[in-house]
Amino acid sequence: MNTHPRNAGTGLKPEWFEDIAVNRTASERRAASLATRRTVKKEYQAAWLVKAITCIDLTTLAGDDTEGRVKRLCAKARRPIRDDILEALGLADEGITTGAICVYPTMVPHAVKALQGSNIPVASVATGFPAGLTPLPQKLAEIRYAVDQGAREIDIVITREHVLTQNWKALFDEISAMREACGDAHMKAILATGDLNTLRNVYRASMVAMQAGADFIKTSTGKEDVNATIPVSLTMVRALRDFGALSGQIVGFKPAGGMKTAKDAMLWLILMKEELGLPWLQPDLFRLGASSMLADIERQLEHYVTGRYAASNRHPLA
Ligand SMILES: O=C[C@H](O)COP(=O)(O)O
Repeated sequence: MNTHPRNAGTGLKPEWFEDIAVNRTASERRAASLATRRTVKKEYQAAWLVKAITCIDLTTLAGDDTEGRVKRLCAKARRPIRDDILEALGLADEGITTGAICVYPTMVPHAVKALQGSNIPVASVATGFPAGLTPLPQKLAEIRYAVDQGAREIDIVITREHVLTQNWKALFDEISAMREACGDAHMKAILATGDLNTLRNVYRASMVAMQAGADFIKTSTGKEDVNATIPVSLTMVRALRDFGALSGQIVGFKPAGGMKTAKDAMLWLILMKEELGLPWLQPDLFRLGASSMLADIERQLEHYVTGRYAASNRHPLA
């Protein structure tokens, strides 16, 4: 996936985040202005939506997941846009796929099998997803299991208690151990920001995760009461930018959870472009974690091509 060096981490440096204040009102104002700053029309919008598809971690994380469901999802990842729409867009030969598939550890072998012959990576959640309250040795074993089964990306969850009690050393040590267990697999650190109470905590947890070597920071599991929001994402990308300036390391960003529409996708793409610039509009540095956003994007692309909206049951998956 990545074309640049991985984040090597920096060691724990509380001085980079302890005195930081995040102004919630200003973050909310900036978040609201993003939606109005840039309107992207017609062919540009279609191009941005195709870009969004290439950045989706197409996800299924349900208790009733089966090999059959994972196979269907993988087929959609290989061919996320219907052939006739793709042809009308002039993209038939571009090999458009989603950024990755994201599943539970026991579903990894099914996904690897279904994606054989493609270059679509399988991402696995691990470490007692979603609550992250299993003992550390079992969390690390779960990472190793998923990697052994062929996962090339691991989405870990942090222990929220370490953030809520400001125990940065415990948080750093935990994430560093997870990073080591990942080996060559890229690690996304899920902060579960809906559980962290303040934007200041979100900033601090982002910094610690990056200092511990996270290749991506990710907002949410999709299972918290509040998942990806723009003010939280803004706080995280600002931390990411500050970390880059202080360390020279490059880290990716993954909003996840509750994003369902093409409009959501556009909003997050605009956020990335405005805050971080074009390199963060590529799948090696940006992913949209979503189980049910692709259908609306495909529907909007069909509308662009035909001038009509299809019934949503014509785009039944994802
Ligand atoms: O990591 C991805 C999320 O779990 C997906 O959440 P969602 O089902 O709300 O799209």
